[in-house]
Amino acid sequence: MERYKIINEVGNGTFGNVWRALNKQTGEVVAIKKMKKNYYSWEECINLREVKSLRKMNHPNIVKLKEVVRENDFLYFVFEYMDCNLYQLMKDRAKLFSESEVRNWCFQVFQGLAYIHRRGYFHRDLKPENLLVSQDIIKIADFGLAREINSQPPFTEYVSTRWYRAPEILLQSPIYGPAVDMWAMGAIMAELFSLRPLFPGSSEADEIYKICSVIGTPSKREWAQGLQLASAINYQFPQIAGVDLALLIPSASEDAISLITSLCSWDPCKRPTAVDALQHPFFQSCFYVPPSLRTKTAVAKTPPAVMRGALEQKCDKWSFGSLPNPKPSSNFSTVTSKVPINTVTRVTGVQRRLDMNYQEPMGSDKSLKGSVNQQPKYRPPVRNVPMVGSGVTTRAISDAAEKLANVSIGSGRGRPTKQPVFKPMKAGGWHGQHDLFHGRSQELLPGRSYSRKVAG
Ligand SMILES: Nc1ncnc2c1ncn2[C@@H]1O[C@H](COP(=O)(O)OP(=O)(O)OP(=O)(O)O)[C@@H](O)[C@H]1O
Repeated sequence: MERYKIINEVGNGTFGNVWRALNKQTGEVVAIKKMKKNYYSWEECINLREVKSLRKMNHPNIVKLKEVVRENDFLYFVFEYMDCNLYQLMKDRAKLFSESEVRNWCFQVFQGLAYIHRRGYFHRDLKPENLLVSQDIIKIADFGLAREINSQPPFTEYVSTRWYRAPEILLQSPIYGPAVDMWAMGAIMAELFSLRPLFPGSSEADEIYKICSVIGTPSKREWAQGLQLASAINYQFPQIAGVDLALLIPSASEDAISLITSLCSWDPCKRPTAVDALQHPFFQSCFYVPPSLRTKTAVAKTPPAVMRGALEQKCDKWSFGSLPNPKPSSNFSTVTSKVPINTVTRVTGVQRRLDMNYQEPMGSDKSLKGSVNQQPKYRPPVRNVPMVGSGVTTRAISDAAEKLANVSIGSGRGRPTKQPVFKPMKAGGWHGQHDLFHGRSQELLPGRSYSRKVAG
């Protein structure tokens, strides 16, 4: 790591501290994330979700992981540097963002998500802190919780940050998928318009309460499976009518409200995919969705047998398995070029480094050593807004059912007395694997009635 000169700290997440640094050889400014946990073997490092998923991603709206270095039992990720995160942009703002600013950011994030989902991953911890911005460009960061779509459920070892956590996760569904990212995007989009979180729950039970207060209690017709999930954990939804989103977010246009409403559908099957979202009228003025992405919307794969059964979701538009071949189809109208893959590992004394300049093709779980291959390179659509593109948190949800079951919330009962403040708050995340959890304390932001550290 002596090749880098540290400039200043830019972030302190649950898993690592992030610094702005200068590559002394190239003059390039980078972001270095030093993981808080020690890593005693290289194998441990390359098996990390953040490494396994990010090394397969090459998209303008996903933060680029440049290299991974293990030195003196510490693990460092070197990323391209981004100016700030979306939460930082929102927190001190008095003036609302314009609709076109929100549209341009969301369009880029959906492009990144369409790419991630199509490559067989979902992020699982989208929140404003994990969306990094440099000028007009926004990129998805922090793939610590990213999950392969075709990995075997049940997914119990972690969940996303509470305020952006999808109801199926809150209700302990052992099966969930990319639709959780779409829920999070609905909440983030609403927050971008109003500069306040849409569902700022102070506990898991309060989170569901907050959701019901906004979108109304789900009926059997709306989300039969959700009612089953709730009854499986002895949870009773509070009976609330919900509110008119247009009144709650008066600065958003009808199209924006329509998109937020469909993203924040109780039933994951009713949420649009990222590709669907890109084609929503809200993005009418955004020019281009690659045809290959558009056609993939209709692709339905049979979920693995383990995903069927009691909790079967007839959710054809969501592909539960990774697509066998990520190669863009020939009707991909932007030019695709091939880049050589040359993932390199090397040992230099105490240092072992994984260079990320080249990536291995999706779906390959080959050893990192000396793999040489070719991969179609993603080219962004031609549009007048530059596009670019990463984060994740975890928590064991072992006691959540108990918590929810014990907190029966009827209207007016159990509701926190504090009202949400009309200011953005910093969301924290749960990192339930205790060996990874470093006990960041609750941070109470001055003058705000809620902590944005929303563990639990
Ligand atoms: N590439 C980058 N460029 C600039 N800042 C970054 C970059 N990556 C991360 N940061 C900053 O550091 C913060 C923490 O990074 P990150 O989310 O990766 O860490 P973490 O430990 O996984 O956090 P979390 O608690 O959200 O899980 C981000 O919110 C962001 O402000």
